[in-house]
Amino acid sequence: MGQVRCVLDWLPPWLAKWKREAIRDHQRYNSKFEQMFSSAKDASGRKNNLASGICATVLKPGARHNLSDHELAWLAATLFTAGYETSSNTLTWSMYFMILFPEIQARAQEQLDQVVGKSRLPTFADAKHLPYIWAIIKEMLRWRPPLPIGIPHATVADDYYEGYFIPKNSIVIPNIWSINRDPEGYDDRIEDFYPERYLDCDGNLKDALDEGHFAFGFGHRSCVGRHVANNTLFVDIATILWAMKIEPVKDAHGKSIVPSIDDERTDGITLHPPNCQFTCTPRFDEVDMILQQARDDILKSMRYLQE
Ligand code: HEM
Repeated sequence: MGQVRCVLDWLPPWLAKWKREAIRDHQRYNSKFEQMFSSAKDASGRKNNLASGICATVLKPGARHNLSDHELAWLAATLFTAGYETSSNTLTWSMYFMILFPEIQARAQEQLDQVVGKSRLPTFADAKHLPYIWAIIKEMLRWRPPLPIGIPHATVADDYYEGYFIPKNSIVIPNIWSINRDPEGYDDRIEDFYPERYLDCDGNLKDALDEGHFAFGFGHRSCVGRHVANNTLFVDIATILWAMKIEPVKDAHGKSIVPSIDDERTDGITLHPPNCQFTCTPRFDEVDMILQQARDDILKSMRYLQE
């Protein structure tokens, strides 16, 4: 609030409740982040740097760049918070889309059955053979970007854009929602959820290198985690759809309950899907055993790291 309404920024904290709350929150987060980072650092030292995780990952390059523990704690926390909310939000949207568009779910599962089969989980090695999963991810991030108005930025110098004067220190809010619906950039089914827009007539991605949307922002400060995000979404969504049929719950008369897209919610800058309930049913007999095996392998490797 203080940033957007500049006059209010001059008020001292004792007159401005939001400033007192910001100072209190900063102290709270600071001690939490420093405490979490220091225990991860201790654990990492005990295990001869075998530990995985964000804190362990920033330690080595942090030393090279002379970053203090305070800076490293905030770096790890920034990566975690920026990546967690956006990625988990997109995954939640993906569950909602699968009950809203059962024919899209079925088409994705048909491709998974052809490429992966039923005796193993999908892996990153399957990525280039599963264009329909990528098309779904692109369309999810185009149609319902988790941050529809991005992150506000400030201009550092006077500027002009298409004849408009933008004075130095202006706050600029990117309208990602609208850019993702630019009639010049997309075909005439702009308001539809239509993953096929990214595919050619053979079902391959028209342009694998083009993101196809602006959900990650643009320019110098665009999302640094976009590749982690895309790859995480790929392996998560491919695994979920390989393993389960996702269906809406039914009412007492056997009618599916699918909340309207108009019931989507926002908490300020993040867009959330409507509250919905769904069932997940294994698609074939081997699913349970293969998932348990994968879980055991992960737990075993985590125990190895903790020893
Ligand atoms: C679906 C997932 C994600 C979406 C939609 C998303 C979206 C965004 C957007 C819109 C911005 C602001 C860009 C701008 O100001 O122009 C941003 C910044 C950022 N994102 Fe992501 N993000 C996602 C996942 C991640 C992940 C997984 C990480 C970390 C591993 C991450 C780390 C960051 C960081 C550190 C910034 C600040 C970059 C800067 O200011 O220079 N994001 N993200």
